[in-house]
Amino acid sequence: MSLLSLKNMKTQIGQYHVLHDITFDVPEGGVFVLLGRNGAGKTTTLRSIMGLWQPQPGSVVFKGRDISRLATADIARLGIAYVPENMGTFGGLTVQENLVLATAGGRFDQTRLQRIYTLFPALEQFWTKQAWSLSGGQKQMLAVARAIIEPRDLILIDEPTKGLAPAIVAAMGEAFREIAQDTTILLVEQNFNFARSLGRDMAVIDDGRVVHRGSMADFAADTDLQGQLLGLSA
Ligand SMILES: Nc1ncnc2c1ncn2[C@@H]1O[C@H](COP(=O)(O)OP(=O)(O)OP(=O)(O)O)[C@@H](O)[C@H]1O
Repeated sequence: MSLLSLKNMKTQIGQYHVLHDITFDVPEGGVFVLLGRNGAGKTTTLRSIMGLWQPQPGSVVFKGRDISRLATADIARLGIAYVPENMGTFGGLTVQENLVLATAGGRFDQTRLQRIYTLFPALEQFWTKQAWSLSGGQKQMLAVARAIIEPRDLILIDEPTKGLAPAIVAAMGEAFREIAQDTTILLVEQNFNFARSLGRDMAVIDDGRVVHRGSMADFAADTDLQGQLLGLSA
């Protein structure tokens, strides 16, 4: 059974039909990558899974249960975290306060906290600094840390490498590889090299529809298909 299964998901925002037919399965474990050109509908797909847009009709099945009519807080409680493109951190709060707010009961599980320090040493170093004063990469690390401060089965991450320097992107990749050992990641990414280095399975969205699904290894080997679906040149 897949961890997450989207079937014929359609989402309308106001008068706009943004998603027309989103159908794909995310298996448990590893990194699943969602690719597509700008405006294809990737962010809307993540927001629809999270209940921030209500998809209708179609189904969103998570661990065997249809979550497409649940409120966002209930979806989060079932074990899905969302790291939006704008990261969703609180600039006026410290690193510590940002993380406390992301815990379920206001207390840290020390084992999880240690893991976060190991993954992202900068967060321990800047523990008492306000989030606005962090670099772009450190803010992204804080956003991901908020998502894993409680046990999760699935994390939705939207374009985490946007605007980051290559060394930070590499560190982020290492962290994701480690996180994906016990948490499935659904990653939206424009940086194809980053996506290719992490992804096991993938799908491409175009104009609100899934136009390709398969293994990342096969897609990475097919430069014609990449050109056709993403406009990438060999
Ligand atoms: N709140 C909104 N109101 C109206 N249209 C929207 C809204 N949010 C997104 N859209 C439209 O839906 C389409 C898909 O947007 P979405 O952000 O999901 O694409 P994306 O694939 O994530 O693109 P990008 O890579 O540029 O972030 C776009 O045409 C966008 O203009």
